[in-house]
Amino acid sequence: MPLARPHSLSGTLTPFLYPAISVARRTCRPPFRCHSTTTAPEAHSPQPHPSRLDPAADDYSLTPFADRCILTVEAGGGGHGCVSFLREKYIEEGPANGGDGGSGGNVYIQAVRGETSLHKLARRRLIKAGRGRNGQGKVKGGERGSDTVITVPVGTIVREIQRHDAVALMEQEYEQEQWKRERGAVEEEEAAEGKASFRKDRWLVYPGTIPSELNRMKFPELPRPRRSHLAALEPEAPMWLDLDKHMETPMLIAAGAMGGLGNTHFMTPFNARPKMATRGDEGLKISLQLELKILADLGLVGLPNAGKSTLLRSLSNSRARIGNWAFTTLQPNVGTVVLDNHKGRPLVTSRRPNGELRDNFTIADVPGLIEDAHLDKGLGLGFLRHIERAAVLAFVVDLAAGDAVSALQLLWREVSAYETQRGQELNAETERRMVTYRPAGRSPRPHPATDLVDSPPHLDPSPDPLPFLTSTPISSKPWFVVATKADLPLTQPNFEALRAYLADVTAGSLPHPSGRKHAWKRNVHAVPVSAIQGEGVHMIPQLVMDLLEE
Ligand SMILES: Nc1nc2c(ncn2[C@@H]2O[C@H](COP(=O)(O)OP(=O)(O)OP(=O)(O)O)[C@@H](O)[C@H]2O)c(=O)[nH]1
Ligand SMILES: [Mg+2]
Repeated sequence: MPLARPHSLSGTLTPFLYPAISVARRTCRPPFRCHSTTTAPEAHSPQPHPSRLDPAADDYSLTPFADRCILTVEAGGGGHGCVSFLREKYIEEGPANGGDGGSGGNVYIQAVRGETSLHKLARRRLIKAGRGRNGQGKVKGGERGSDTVITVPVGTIVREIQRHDAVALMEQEYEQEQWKRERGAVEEEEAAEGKASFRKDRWLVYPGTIPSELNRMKFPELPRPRRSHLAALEPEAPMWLDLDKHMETPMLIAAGAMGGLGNTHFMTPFNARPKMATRGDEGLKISLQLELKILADLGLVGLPNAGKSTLLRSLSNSRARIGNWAFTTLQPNVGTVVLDNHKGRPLVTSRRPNGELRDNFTIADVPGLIEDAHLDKGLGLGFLRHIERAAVLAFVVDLAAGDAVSALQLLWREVSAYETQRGQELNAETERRMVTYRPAGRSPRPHPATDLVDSPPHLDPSPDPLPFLTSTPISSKPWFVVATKADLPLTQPNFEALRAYLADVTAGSLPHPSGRKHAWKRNVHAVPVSAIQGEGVHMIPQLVMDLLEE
């Protein structure tokens, strides 16, 4: 059932806006119950208490927040194989019975709804899964290493920076060895030396083996390096994950390494008591860059001190900090507006793109933008990426702080410059991923024969085209303007000018403030509000719902 609007939106666009606000205050009970994601719902007062909207400078709640971090994840190494022999009554020198080492633990990643920040991961830096336990006598295999799950907020982008895959290097070495062997080179070498070499990094020998004995021992050919079957489930390298949905089950990013082989594997008809076992493999190590882009439905964009945080407080139960100075807000705040009739029944039958019934929407309040924010002035650039992901944008302009139209144009200039910059970054990133990156192991390997001769490095494009990095251009998102501080005197002419400007933009007689051709300008609304008194803000939820359906 569509929501009966408390006041039609066209009502807010009449020339008598300011009287309309005070009428709304007396007669209208907004049907939206508001509560934030972090605090308990307040008593169901239709209008928030004014003191909540004009709090003391120290009346706020601040949670630790980080939206970027670099992390190294390491899958568990394998346990070593065991060198042991059967020893029983009357069997003094029994055959080999050393068990294999356990495989290492896996590293998983999971995006969950409750998380809001990456600060905990930023502090950890290195996340390791458990190492497999060593094998034991009586053919007992070692225990598996424990798995690790990294939980991140929904909206996190994971990029691979570097990877160290010891098994891939071993595979490469093994293939080269095989190739040499086929050509008889190794046999000649071995014949000359009389034995296969002992490699400390690959073999374990019976404790107490003295060096002279070690020199006499003949080591078998090194077994082919193995990978866990789970490795097939790892994402294609170089990893680039966009975790924009809540995940019910974790996703594997690094499978644990295999354990070493016990000495039973090296028994031959001529040698039932081999004195060697292999060491467990080293776990896969990947350096990742995590970046959180808040996935809010509505993003607030405004100059410092425009009243964004007050607006967020008036719409939700957020306790964002408010102060009469620039840069009060230093980190993004997210509030949730719940749309129901106080009994849990939805008043708006709006659906999310995935078909879920929408009973709330989220608002992200980010630090204010200043002129040249796209050149990293102020705090703007770091936080512009949060609004990049919002479905709808609300440009918050202060009617009491000079010409509202110029303020709006300045904001759009910054947003548009950021959009251009992002477009260039995406192109460069795509190019880099298409051509140069070839991590060891996961991409098709060159033939060992060609590797031996000095061949130029392989920079040919990878055979499977990598998915393009996409992001909806900011200028094509639906937007509207919230004109705040409408309670202050002499702000009405400023609002009239803003409304006339937006009407011209919608009609096409004036260009879109971003200067872009295909920018969204279907029906740009301007909503006058006095957030500090909670007046006029009840128009916003309905407008947002309409725009979310665009
Ligand atoms: N009169 C009046 N004052 C308001 C209104 N909205 C906000 N203010 C005041 O404007 C000042 C700035 O408000 P904030 O909500 O902190 O502004 P902001 O845009 O979040 O500022 P930054 O976080 O610094 O970017 C505060 O002193 C508020 O009390 C309003 O509707 N009317
Ligand atoms: Mg603020």
